[in-house]
Amino acid sequence: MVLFERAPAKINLSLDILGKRDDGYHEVEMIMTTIDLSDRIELHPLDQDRIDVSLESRYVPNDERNLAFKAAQIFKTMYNIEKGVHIKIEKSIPVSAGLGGGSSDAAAVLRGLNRLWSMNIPTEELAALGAHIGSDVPFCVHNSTAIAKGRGERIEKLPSPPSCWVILAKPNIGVSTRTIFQRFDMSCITHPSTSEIISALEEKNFIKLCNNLGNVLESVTIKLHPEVQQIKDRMKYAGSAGVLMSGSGPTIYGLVQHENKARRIYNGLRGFCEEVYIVRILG
Ligand SMILES: C[C@@](CO)(OP(=O)(O)O)[C@H](O)COP(=O)(O)OP(=O)(O)OC[C@H]1O[C@@H](n2ccc(N)nc2=O)[C@H](O)[C@@H]1O
Ligand SMILES: Nc1ncnc2c1ncn2[C@@H]1O[C@H](COP(=O)(O)OP(=O)(O)O)[C@@H](O)[C@H]1O
Repeated sequence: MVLFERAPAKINLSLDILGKRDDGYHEVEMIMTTIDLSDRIELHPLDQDRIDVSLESRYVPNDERNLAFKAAQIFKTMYNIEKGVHIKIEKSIPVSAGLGGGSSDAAAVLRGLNRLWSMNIPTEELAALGAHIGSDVPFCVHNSTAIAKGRGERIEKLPSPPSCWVILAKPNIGVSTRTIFQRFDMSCITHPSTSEIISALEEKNFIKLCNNLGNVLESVTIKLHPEVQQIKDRMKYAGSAGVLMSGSGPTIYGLVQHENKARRIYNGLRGFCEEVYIVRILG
């Protein structure tokens, strides 16, 4: 039996940093939601006890460094499973973009192996296992709209955003999450209003949501890559109601309510930026 799992990308509606921790990570508070831009994961059972990964990407390794491989390895070790699997990954989510593609692939493997090997492990337990792979994996295991706390692994679900369109524009650069966190300076920070975003979600208030989007890593990434600011300006000028960088970047997204407007912004940005997408929120 071959099993399929969808691995959707996420965007940050907010990203706040509350402090630096002794373990080198940052204490964060961030609201994320899932969007309709997904990698496709196929899980093929193998007769031998081993993990194979195959994918076509210049930017992603197909060995034990792949987060999908790590997910299968940790799943097998944790539950003493002496079976093998071939993981085929079809990547659609841009890599090192701030959209959590690798984390989502890992989360999809955890969900998929749970089904493939009929383990019936509760989602909470899978999410806790995912935290050993990366800070964003627990969110991706749940695949919803949520606030993530701690280093990102403590998840509390929130209502999904009001129905809207998302235009994504990724400049032709990859950003290292680690580098951006390292360059972040706690002394010059304007915290986003997390509570206002939560109430906007509860009220399904699109304008309030757009007015309160905020990401403290945005200025760090823009300082390193000024073209991110140019894309942000274009996205705003074209008429997006809310504009923000997702995660550590460099992808900028814009939110709009109506499809016609979304298509106009998408077409306008395509002349300016190589990788542009138009998607809906799944959250
Ligand atoms: C910034 C965010 C926001 O969603 O996403 P991306 O930009 O990667 O999409 C995440 O926190 C990224 O999570 P993830 O990509 O899983 O990061 P990890 O592998 O756990 O950590 C990579 C590196 O980032 C730094 N890091 C990460 C999370 C955190 N709370 N504090 C940190 O300082 C650490 O230096 C760590 O070594
Ligand atoms: N399955 C995977 N998909 C994408 N990137 C992966 C994967 N496995 C490992 N990586 C590595 O993880 C790093 C971050 O990739 P990605 O998850 O796309 O970034 P981001 O979280 O910023 O969106 C890259 O260096 C990439 O090579």
